[in-house]
Amino acid sequence: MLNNNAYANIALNEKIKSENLTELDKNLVTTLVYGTISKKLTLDWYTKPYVKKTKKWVKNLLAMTVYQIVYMDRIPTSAAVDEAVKIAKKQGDQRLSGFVNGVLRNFTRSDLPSFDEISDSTQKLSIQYSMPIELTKKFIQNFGFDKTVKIFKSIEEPSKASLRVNTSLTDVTTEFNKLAKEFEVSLSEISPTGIVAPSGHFSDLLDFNDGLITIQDESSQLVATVLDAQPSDKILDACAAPGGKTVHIAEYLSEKGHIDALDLYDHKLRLIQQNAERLHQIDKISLTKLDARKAFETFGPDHFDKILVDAPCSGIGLIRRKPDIRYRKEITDFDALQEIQLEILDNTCKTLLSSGIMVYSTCTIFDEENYQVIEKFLAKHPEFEQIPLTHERSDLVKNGCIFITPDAYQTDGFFIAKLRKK
Ligand SMILES: C[S@@+](CC[C@H](N)C(=O)[O-])C[C@H]1O[C@@H](n2cnc3c(N)ncnc32)[C@H](O)[C@@H]1O
Repeated sequence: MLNNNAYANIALNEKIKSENLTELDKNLVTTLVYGTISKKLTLDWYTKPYVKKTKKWVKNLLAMTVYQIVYMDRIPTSAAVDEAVKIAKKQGDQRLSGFVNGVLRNFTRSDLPSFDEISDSTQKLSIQYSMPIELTKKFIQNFGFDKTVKIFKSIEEPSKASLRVNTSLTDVTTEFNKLAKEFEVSLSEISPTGIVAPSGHFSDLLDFNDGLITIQDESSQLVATVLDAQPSDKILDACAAPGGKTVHIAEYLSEKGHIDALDLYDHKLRLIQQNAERLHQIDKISLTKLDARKAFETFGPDHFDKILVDAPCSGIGLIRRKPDIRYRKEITDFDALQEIQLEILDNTCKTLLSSGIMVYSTCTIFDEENYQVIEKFLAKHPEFEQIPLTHERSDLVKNGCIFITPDAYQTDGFFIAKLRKK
């Protein structure tokens, strides 16, 4: 991940599958990987005084070991250091294993340095919360210093497990009562279809297999509510994979309603199919491999009652669950992201019936991909107007849009805007 830009969840799952590990070891390796990744800049800062220049794998090994020493209570320091030395030896380099041993011994003999030693406040935030400096500056520019600190702190909290109930097959109370027998569950504060728990492997449950419940973040569950699908609506889900929102919307349709779900890749369309089959919604969904920017050429004018553009975005709102996102260079190319987002809206909007509804959503929290996109779209398309959104939690509504930062309800960061063709 750190060397080859691999996605943490995919690379880790593949590795875990290829090894014969006990459940305990699977959990340990997952904690080590996610912990080290989410704290990498802090960990490198801790060892910096003892390391001038070294190979990447040595730096990563040191970071993983220091993670255990500083952040994990149940691994004795001596065990963490011994393992690191063994790993270095296994790499076949005696000199480097001595170096690893030396650095770690020096580190453990000294007091843990305080972040207050860093005089520049932006630099301090960047190191303390392991957020690349450019991204830290971006957060401060967008939210101000204090709100940035709140967001960074909340990102360090463990993610909740978040479920959505398939209300076309069961109801929230029934599922809640069943789950409460086994887990410490509570109702979502923001989504009427949501149930949350501090943790838990819900995908192993029978009700998950049977499609009565699914795993979906609470904030993302609000999209289908905002779209407000009516039973016989014809709907375009322009960027649909893996289909979390497609299946949710389908649950509100009768057999007269229909969703055209698009995505760029076959393997991603298969994920929508699997989700839709499990939740018993596949009959209402057509899957098409298509660039959403070609929707008009394919479907023509006045085709859909409703359109969802759940746009490709930087995904910064997901940082708590996907800590590796922060190091990806491509996520800070906001101009390129905004261009694609506008192109998708520009093209798909032409397929909407008059008085039709278009919902634009992202799992990011920077203005360039959210409010600016809506502003620019409306400036170019006077035939559209914004429909101001409301929510019983009024702090979720900003300038007529749903806007959730990860610190507000410990959910993913999210943005939703609703537009109508006049
Ligand atoms: C934010 S994700 C969608 C999540 C999905 N709506 C859900 O709820 O599960 C964005 C998706 O857009 C797809 N995508 C990116 N560019 C696209 C394009 N030009 N046309 C269609 N899909 C695109 C990506 O492959 C990705 O699966």
